[in-house]
Order: sequence, then C-alpha cells, then structure tokens
Amino acid sequence: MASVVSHQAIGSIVSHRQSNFKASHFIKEQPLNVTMKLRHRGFKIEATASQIPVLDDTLLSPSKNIPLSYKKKSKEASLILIRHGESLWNEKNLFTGCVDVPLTEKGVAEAIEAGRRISNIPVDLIFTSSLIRAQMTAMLAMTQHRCKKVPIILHDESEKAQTWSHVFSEETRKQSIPVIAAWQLNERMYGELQGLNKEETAERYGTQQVHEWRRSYHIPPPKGESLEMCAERAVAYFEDNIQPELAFGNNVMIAAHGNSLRSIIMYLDKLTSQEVTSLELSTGLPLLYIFKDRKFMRRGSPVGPTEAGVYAYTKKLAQYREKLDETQTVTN
Ligand SMILES: O=C(O)[C@H](O)COP(=O)(O)O
Repeated sequence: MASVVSHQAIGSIVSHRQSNFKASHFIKEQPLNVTMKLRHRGFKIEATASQIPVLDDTLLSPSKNIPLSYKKKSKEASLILIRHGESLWNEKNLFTGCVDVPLTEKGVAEAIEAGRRISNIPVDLIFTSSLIRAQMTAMLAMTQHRCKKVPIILHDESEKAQTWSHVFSEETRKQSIPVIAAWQLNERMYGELQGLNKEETAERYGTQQVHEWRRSYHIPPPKGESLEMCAERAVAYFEDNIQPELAFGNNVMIAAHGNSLRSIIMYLDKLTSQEVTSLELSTGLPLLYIFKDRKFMRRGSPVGPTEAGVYAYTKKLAQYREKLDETQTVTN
C-alpha cells in the first residue's frame, strides 16, 4: 500500500473508477525538477526528473464535469471523517455490512447535525462509499455547510455516464463540490452474519466470539472480511486516491462506515492491532484531522460552528471561517 505520489506532487488526477479517458489528453509536458509517479486506477503516468507532466489547468474530473484545482493550494489540509447516521438496520440491531440500507429519521437528523458541526471547515472534495447510507449522510451534512456549494456525485462508470452528466457552465462548476463514491470505502463485508440480529447472534455463538468478529483486527466473521481485509482495500484507496489530494492542499470529507473508517483511523493514528479493538465510532459524529508536513494530527470532533477550539488549531481554518463570516455579512 505504498503511497504512489511523492509529497512534492503538484497535483493528482482524480479518477476513481476504471476511466477510459487518457490523462495524456490533459497533460502538457513541462520540465520540472521533481520526480513524480502518479497512479490512479484507469491510467498510469510515470515521468522522469526532467519531464514532469504539468496538469493542464483545464483538467476535469473523470466525468469532465467539475474542474479540480491542481495548483498546490496550501501546505495544510483538513480531513473530516464521518460515520453515516443511524441506519434502519442499526435501529433493528442487525449486522449490516455491505447490505445497502438507508438512514432512519434519527440518522437523517444526525447527518444534518454533523453538517452543522463542520459548517465552517473547508471541503473541496467528498469521498463516500457506494452505499446509500454514507451518501445520504454526506449530502445531508453539506446542506448545512456555509460555503453553499452543491455536492455533485461524479458518474464516470461509462463514456455515456460522463457525457450525460456533463455540466456546461464554468460558474456552476465552481459552485460545486465533486463527490466520489468508491466501493473500497464500503463497510466491511459481514459475511454470513449480514441480516442476523446482533443480540441473538451473541446468545448463539457467545459474547466473546461476537466481540472478536466485530472488533478484532485479524479474525473474520464467517465467510466475511476481517478488519485487516477491509483495511487492505480501504487504506489502500485512502493512500492512492485521498492522501494525494490532501498533499496538494485539497480539503477532504469522507463519509463512510464504522469499520472502513476504523481501518483508516488505525492508519492515521498508527494504532496497533491490539489498540484498534477498543476503537468505536458513533454514528454521525464528525472527526477532524489536519494534514500538514505529511503528518496527520487528530483534532477531535468539532462540537459546533461557534466552537473556538477548532479554529484555534490552525490559522488556515480561522481565516476560512472569517471569509465565510465576511461573505455572510455582505449577503445579509
Ligand atoms: O455493519 C454493521 O452492522 C454496522 O455498520 C457496524 O457494525 P459493528 O458495529 O457491529 O461493526
């Protein structure tokens, strides 16, 4: 799972499904003294020290709908992680895994509250899993964001999907936030436990055994994924597709699941397989990290937009908040 993009990378091309467009359409060669190897599913660019591809500033996202800024915007970026709000099977205490169930009314309210908590924190890109409960959480949270930009789920699963979802306005695109749905961020697959009641399963197999299936790193549920197996896809995706965005200054929100996020937090916080067994994530609670100098600094859960603490962490967050305040004053 080695990171594929050097930290000097001047940009990354966001292609999150097998895309059939060639990066070369967008690449102008320009001599730079940086060696960069950029690999995103769908295409691979390797360049030597003398000729580094400079991403054309008209580079568009895989669906060619939304331009992604490629200039290194900042040495620092915010990363927000949100486990989806309560789902209908969470409410029924059923093992869910990769079964695609929606949020409950409570889960909707949790997603909206999460949006309030992060409403002053910059978001340039959103990643979700391919499951509706994570996508609903991301979209509902963004209804509360003070940037008022429109999150748009990118569709590049086919040439037609890209063409039919094209946005023909530069101004509109600037007011949008790309949302990339990636199956690699799906909840761990719970195998033969999916659909079973958690309490009844504990009575049948024993509390200790069910706890091991749910929280251990190495032990998979029957015919399901262990956390380790989930990490092999979720953390690899994070390193290959999300960390490069943070590296050149894009602020990212990930709306995903209890276990796919546990595997990512294990990577961010460098937790051992022992420590991760006690890591639990509540539904709909946002977690903030600051990415700077190639390090992830955990900054807890923003309590609310007015909470000074979050903005005290970095000058950049405080400046972003001030800009939102100024814009709001002007429009009021
Ligand atoms: O998949 C599920 O059942 C839940 O999202 C997470 O379940 P867990 O907390 O039992 O891992």
